Amino acid sequence: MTAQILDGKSTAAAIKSEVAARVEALRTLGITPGLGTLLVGEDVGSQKYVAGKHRDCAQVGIASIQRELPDTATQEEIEEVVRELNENPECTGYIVQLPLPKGIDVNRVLALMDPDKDADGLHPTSLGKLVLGDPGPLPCTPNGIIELLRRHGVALAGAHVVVVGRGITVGRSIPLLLTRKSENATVTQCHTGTRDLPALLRQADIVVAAAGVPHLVKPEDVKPGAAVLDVGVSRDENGRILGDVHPGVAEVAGWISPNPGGVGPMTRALLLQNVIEAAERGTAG
Ligand SMILES: Nc1nc2c(c(=O)[nH]1)N[C@@H](CN(C=O)c1ccc(C(=O)N[C@@H](CCC(=O)O)C(=O)O)cc1)CN2
Repeated sequence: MTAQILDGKSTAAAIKSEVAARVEALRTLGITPGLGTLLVGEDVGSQKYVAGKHRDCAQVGIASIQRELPDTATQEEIEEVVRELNENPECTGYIVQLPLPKGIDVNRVLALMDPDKDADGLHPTSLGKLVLGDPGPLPCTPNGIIELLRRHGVALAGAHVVVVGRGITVGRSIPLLLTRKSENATVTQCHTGTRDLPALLRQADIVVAAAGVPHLVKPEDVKPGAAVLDVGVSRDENGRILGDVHPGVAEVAGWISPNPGGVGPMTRALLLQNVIEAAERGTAG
């Protein structure tokens, strides 16, 4: 078997054209949505991701507000920029690019953001709304994964999804999205304390690999025909991406997301959608 591709690039392109139409509609109301980003430090991956987000903004007509600090920035300096973005009327939604340098209290930074401008769905209020089932911005990567599956016709209802990882941007929240009534999946969450990961992976109809461990998911651990989403990003000595999924899995799985070209572009597209929805909410009532 050779897996069918869960094509993040073309799916993200489709979402971006939908977003562009919504930006145009907001313009007729005199509103120009603007995405703010705060990047702290010189991590090459984070720089690439932030650059990609602003490239996307230019494509769909969203204004860009970019803030950068060196990796020596203090908690207070970071929080000062967050306060400025909260007040900046040109910035209708923003993100703090993660990870932040060691020693910075990430939760304190996220909690300081104006929840009405949270474009990442990572503010405690947004995560609380997700738990309660209230509308609000959803975390971009989990939402992107669900959208990628939906737009390729991979059924979630009744599926057993095994999530590997418990990080703040994906693993922690994706079970909350997958177990909503609208998705109706059953989730097993695995992490470094899981006793027999291969045994659990072999039961999965869908695998979400978000551990950041190169080639953790091996062909012999995957049920034939399963859908496998490769979210983890490690880099080799030449800076090339090594995903969490061994390349041989493509011979066993029914569906596979390439990495790059799978979940990454979807994360960016769903971020744009969050920015537009925040701006649209601002026009309601
Ligand atoms: N504030 C946030 N920080 C981080 C998030 C997040 O959702 N919010 N997620 C990840 C990184 N991420 C988003 O910022 C992200 C990852 C990957 C891509 C992407 O487009 N990847 C390309 C490849 C790019 C390359 O060559 O390296 C692809 O997969 O095709 C975009 C965004 C951690 N931080």
